[in-house]
Amino acid sequence: MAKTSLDKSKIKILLLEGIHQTAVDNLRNAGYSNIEHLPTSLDEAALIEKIRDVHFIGIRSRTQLNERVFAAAEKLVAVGCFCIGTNQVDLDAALARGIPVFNAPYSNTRSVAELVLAEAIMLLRGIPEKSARAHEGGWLKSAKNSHEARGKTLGIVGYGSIGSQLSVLAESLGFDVIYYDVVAKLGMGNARQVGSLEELLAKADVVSLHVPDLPSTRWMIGAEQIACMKPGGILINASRGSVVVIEPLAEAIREGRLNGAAVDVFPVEPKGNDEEFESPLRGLPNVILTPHIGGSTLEAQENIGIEVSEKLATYSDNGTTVTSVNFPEVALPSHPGKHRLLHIHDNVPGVMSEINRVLSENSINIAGQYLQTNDKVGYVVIDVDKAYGPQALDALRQVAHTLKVRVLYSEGSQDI
Ligand SMILES: NC(=O)C1=CN([C@@H]2O[C@H](COP(=O)(O)OP(=O)(O)OC[C@H]3O[C@@H](n4cnc5c(N)ncnc54)[C@H](O)[C@@H]3O)[C@@H](O)[C@H]2O)C=CC1
Ligand SMILES: O=C(O)C(=O)COP(=O)(O)O
Repeated sequence: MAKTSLDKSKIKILLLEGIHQTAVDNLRNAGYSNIEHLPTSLDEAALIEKIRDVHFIGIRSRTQLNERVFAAAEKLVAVGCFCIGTNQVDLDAALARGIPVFNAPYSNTRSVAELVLAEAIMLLRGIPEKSARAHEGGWLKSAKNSHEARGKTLGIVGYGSIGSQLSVLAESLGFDVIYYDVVAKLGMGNARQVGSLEELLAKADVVSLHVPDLPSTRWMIGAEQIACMKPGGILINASRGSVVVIEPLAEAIREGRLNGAAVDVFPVEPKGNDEEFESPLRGLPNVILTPHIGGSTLEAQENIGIEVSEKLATYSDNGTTVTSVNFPEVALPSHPGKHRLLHIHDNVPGVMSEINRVLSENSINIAGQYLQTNDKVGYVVIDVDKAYGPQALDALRQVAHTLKVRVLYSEGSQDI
C-alpha cells in the first residue's frame, strides 16, 4: 500500500548530546521544524523507544547505535554523527537497512591538536602536580624533571587530520616530530615517518595517539609498548579509550618510569556529567585527566552543527550521499519539475534490470538515472516525469533485494 507523502514539517529529527544550536537553526531554515533537541544521550531502552518514529537522528560520540537500536528504527532515513569518530555506530547494521551515516571529519581537528600541544608543554614542565600542590598551599619550586619543548621529540601515532595538524603546530614550537602510520604519508615540514610503532616509542619524549577505533588499534598501547617508551617519557591519548590499556599506564606513572600522561578518552566513560568518573589514573602525579573534551570548543561545535545538519538536509531534500562513511557516494543535481525515486538495494545481479522493467511496464519516462554501489549495497536515483502512479512505487518496493525506497516529490514533500 502506498504511504502518505510527508511534508517537511512532519519529518521528525532527533538531536542528542547537546548538539550545537547551529544545527537546529540550519535545519529550521531548510524547512524542518519537527526537531527534538536533547542535552544528553539516551540509554539503549530509552533510545529504542524514542527512535521508532524518528526519520533523522543526530548524535555525538556517546550514543550507541547498535543492531538492536536500528532494528527498532523503522522510519530512520539517515544518521548524522556530529563528531569525527563513527565507532559508536554499527555501520553495517545501518547499511543493511539502507541508512547512510554522515560525520564531520575536519571541524574539531584543530581543537584537539591545540589541546594536545598545550598538554605536552604542561606535562614537560610538571605543571599539573605543581599547580595541585599550590592549590593545597604547597610550593614546589624546582627544575627537577622540567624540560623545554624545544629540541624534544614528539612521536605521533596516526598521521591523519589531527596528527598532521599537531605536527605543524609542534614543529613551530621547536619539537622534532616523528610519526608512525600504517599508510605511507608525506611529512609536514621536517616531520619524518618511522617504520614501526616500537621505533617511535623508543625515540619519542612525548607520544601522542591519533588513530581511530579499529580492530587493529584496540589496546595497541599496553604493558609491552609502555615498556618500550623512553624512561621519563610522556603519553597523551585524545583518540579513543580503547587504544590504551590503562592499568599498565597507571603503574608506569606510579613507578616513575613515565613522567606524565594526559588522557581525554577512557575505556569506560561516565554516561553524563552527573555520574562519577572512575579510573586507576585518578590521583596520580603529573597526569591530566579531561572528560572527553578534545573536540569540545564552541568554534568546533558551531562548525560541526552546520556541517552535519547540511549533510542531513541535503540527503533528505535531494538524495546526495557525498562524504557518507558507509554508503555509495552519489552527487546529485537538483530535480526541478521531476519526481526523484531513490532505490537502495542489496548489490546483487539483476536488481537494476528489474527496476527498469517495473518502470517500463508502468510507462514511466526516465529523465535521469544515477547509480553507485559498494560491495554490499546499490544506490540508484531515478528522476522521472511527474505523471506516474502510486502503483509504480508499490511495484518498486516489491523488487527483490529492495532495502529502502524513497520518493522526493517535485513540490518538496517526500514519501519515506
Ligand atoms: N578526544 C576527542 O574529543 C576527539 C577524538 N577524536 C578521535 O581521533 C581519531 C583520529 O582523528 P583524525 O585524525 O581526524 O582521523 P584520520 O582518519 O584523519 O587519521 C587517522 C590516522 O590513523 C592511521 N591509522 C589507522 N590505523 C592505524 C594503526 N594501526 N597504526 C597507526 N596508524 C593508524 C590512519 O592511516 C590515519 O592516517 C578519531 O577517529 C577519533 O576517534 C577525534 C576528534 C575529537
Ligand atoms: O569527534 C570525535 O570523534 C570525538 O571524539 C568528539 O566527540 P564528542 O562530540 O565530543 O562526543
